[in-house]
Amino acid sequence: FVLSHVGNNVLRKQPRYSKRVNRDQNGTDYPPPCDSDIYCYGKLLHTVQMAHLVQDSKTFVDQKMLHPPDVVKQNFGTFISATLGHPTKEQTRQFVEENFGQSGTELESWIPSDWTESPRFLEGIKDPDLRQYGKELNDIWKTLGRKINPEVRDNEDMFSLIYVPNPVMVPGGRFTEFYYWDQYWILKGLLICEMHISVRGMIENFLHMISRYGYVPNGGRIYYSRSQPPMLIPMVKDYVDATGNWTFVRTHLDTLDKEFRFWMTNRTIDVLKDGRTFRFVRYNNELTGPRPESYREDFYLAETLHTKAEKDELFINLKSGAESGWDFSSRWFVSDEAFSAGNLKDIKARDIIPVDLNAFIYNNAKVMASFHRQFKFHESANYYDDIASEWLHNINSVLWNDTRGCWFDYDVQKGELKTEFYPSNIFPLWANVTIGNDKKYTASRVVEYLHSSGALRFPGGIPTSMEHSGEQWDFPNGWAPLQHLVVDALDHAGYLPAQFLAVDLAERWVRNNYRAFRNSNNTMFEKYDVQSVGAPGGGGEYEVVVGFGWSNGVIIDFLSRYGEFLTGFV
Ligand SMILES: OC[C@H]1O[C@H](O[C@H]2O[C@H](CO)[C@@H](O)[C@H](O)[C@H]2O)[C@H](O)[C@@H](O)[C@@H]1O
Repeated sequence: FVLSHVGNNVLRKQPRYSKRVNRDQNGTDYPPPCDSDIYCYGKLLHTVQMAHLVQDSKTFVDQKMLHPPDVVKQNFGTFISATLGHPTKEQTRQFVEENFGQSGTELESWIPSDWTESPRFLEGIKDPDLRQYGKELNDIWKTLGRKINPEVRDNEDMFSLIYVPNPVMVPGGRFTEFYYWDQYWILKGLLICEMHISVRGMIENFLHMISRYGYVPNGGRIYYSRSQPPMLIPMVKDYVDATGNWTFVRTHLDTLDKEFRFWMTNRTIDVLKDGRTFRFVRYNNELTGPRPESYREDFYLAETLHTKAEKDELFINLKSGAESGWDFSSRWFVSDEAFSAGNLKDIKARDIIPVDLNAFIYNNAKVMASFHRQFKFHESANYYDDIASEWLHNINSVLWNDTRGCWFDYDVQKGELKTEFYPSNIFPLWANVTIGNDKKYTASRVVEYLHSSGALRFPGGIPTSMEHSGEQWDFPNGWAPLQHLVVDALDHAGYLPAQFLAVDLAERWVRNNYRAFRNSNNTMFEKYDVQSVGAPGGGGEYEVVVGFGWSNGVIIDFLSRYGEFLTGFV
């Protein structure tokens, strides 16, 4: 097996990105987000998106074509000539209506065959109102399941939707397709609700994506040609922990190697500090043009810049920010004024070494080592262990600040840490990164840091940052995946004050979600306001979305973990 394609030598020979690559001031020609000159770039896309027919730019790029692409392009040519290159809004609307159908018809509702009415975790919830809440969350899975219509498989070029063989769980609302990192928390919820067959199918979809594209895309549309936080390997770990199905792991080990290799090949960067070189991963999507699903927003932002090189750099950074899953956040802003001050036009996502992504890679290397060792592939297991050791060393050498007692993102251009609060600062603890090989000591420093950061002051959970930027991944929003990784990190830290804090934070989050649910005719939101208890979050480039996959998964996990302690929820 293995060393033929994941061995040290092969991987180490892969090209590494340097911060100087493709920074040609005259403007390098970067490719567009995908090959489709209807959905990803070109005059048709520009004309329709800039006509502002609907509020949400994602609506158009999700619509299927009513005719084959060549016919649609021919019709567009005729339409542009007939309108002398300046169609009115109503003419453009008519062109769209004649050539594109409503979005959503390519997906059918799907009720998982392994869905059950009363999964066992409900029995462990003491509070009757919370138990009822858990039951209603389990019901919501039936509304988020989708099966892709075979017409997508048979006529792929007429859709932006990517065909996958097994049904999916969507986040909800405008997000009618699968999303990469969302699925980690969705699968946690499904496993607790005992839907093992469905989970296996959804993991297989992602493996299928890797075989086809070499990576798991941000979401299930052709315009999402970037990845998202690499959580597939932890998904497989959760699945095998729940089912003991090692045959599945053995069958797909090569594909998981490939997923790991994608990040090592395409997303690494060397950082020079005190005369030494440290290897890290970063988010970096070197494709130009506006994001098709937010075309108008990106286009207007770029209009404030002058040169092609500046615009390319902005477009790349916007897509790199989207790849982080934190789209968008002051976390990625770098301006000359002060740390994180500025706005979206100051986005420099690919110049930041993200502490969370590097913690995920460390964790993935450890999990991959354990998978390989399970099958006695000792050489390849050692290879992954070597990567894990390298990442442990680099994370602690460059990202740890001993005075503050935590890890931080690193700004490559300024050569310094970004010391603002973000929950992601503590994710190395989640990945079992320790300082001085002492887990308890590490946890105690992180707990002190959380207290001193001011992030524990809020009744509704941990804020995404302390910055009121108006972006959705900032104050006062709290997001389910961040609450979960913080709670999980503290819970398994082997240090009692951390475990108490974990229960406290989980309770705040459950209370916030529960109250909002009852206040809103039983709705789960994609994000919440942590300043109060019972209100959804806001900000960013689209209206708050309901559904909602990862919010459900995280509450189910917290109810299953702490259901015997949580009371007083009437
Ligand atoms: O359309 C704008 C952006 O929407 C997505 O991002 C947000 O929703 C995702 C699904 O819940 C979530 O994974 C992401 O963290 C959110 O910021 C999409 O992922 C972006 O790529 C897209 O530009």
